[in-house]
Amino acid sequence: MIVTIDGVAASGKSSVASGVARRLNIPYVSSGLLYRAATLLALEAGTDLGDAPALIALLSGSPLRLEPLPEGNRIFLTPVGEQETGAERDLTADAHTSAVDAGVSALAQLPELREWVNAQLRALTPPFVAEGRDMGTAVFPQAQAKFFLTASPRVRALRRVKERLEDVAEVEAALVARDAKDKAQSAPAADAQLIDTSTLDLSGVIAAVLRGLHQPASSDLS
Ligand SMILES: Nc1ncnc2c1ncn2[C@@H]1O[C@H](COP(=O)(O)OP(=O)(O)O)[C@@H](O)[C@H]1O
Ligand SMILES: Nc1ccn([C@@H]2O[C@H](COP(=O)(O)OP(=O)(O)O)[C@@H](O)[C@H]2O)c(=O)n1
Repeated sequence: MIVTIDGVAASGKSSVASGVARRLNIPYVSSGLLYRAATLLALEAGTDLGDAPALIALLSGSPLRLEPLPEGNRIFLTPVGEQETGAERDLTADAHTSAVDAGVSALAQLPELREWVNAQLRALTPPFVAEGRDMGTAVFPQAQAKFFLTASPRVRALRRVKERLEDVAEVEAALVARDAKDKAQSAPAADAQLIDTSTLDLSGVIAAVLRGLHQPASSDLS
């Protein structure tokens, strides 16, 4: 079984995917973490975020390993020269900075980079919950159940500043700007169930998704 949870930035995708995955006792997969890790490596290497051949060359020499645990995804890099020792660097925290937020959409609009991410996702063995922007459309159109989460920009910004001590108005503006840059890959699947999470708490959204696993597609669960 594949369940997809797509949605706008900070709408609750990873928290909801984790909660649903734990209830179903299956892993969840954060596609955004692959885009984020690629962006982090490019920023650290000084590689242009619009230069697809240079980015693919960088990533080919930087083996990444996504750990899709139900309680939270982590991503690891085997640094150059450490292939023998197996020593890995955990990139997860560094992949969630404002610098990565600001750069990731440029890299994510490159078809070559989307194919690099999608090939890794399609190689995973079901069952799992996959979350991102285009899980129910481009990557897993065959998924058994699809959800699309939204929430107002202010609600999303207020949630995010609880994780990172930043200014609410600035965070809101950055989220709206990132939604605009991600628009091309962020259309809900025609058979996705839409959930507006603005007035729901996390357990309410998870319950709505679990109910929706048994609903016909395209119903509004909010
Ligand atoms: N329905 C909700 N009510 C309150 N807080 C939520 C809700 N959904 C998510 N959150 C919180 O909002 C923040 C962003 O959620 P996250 O799952 O990281 O979103 P996304 O993966 O879409 O970026 C997290 O701190 C999370 O705990
Ligand atoms: N399936 C996906 C997932 C992420 N992304 C890109 O990766 C970025 C980070 O995704 P994310 O899901 O970690 O971001 P948040 O919504 O958690 O802030 C997005 O802003 C998109 O640019 C994408 O293009 N397609």
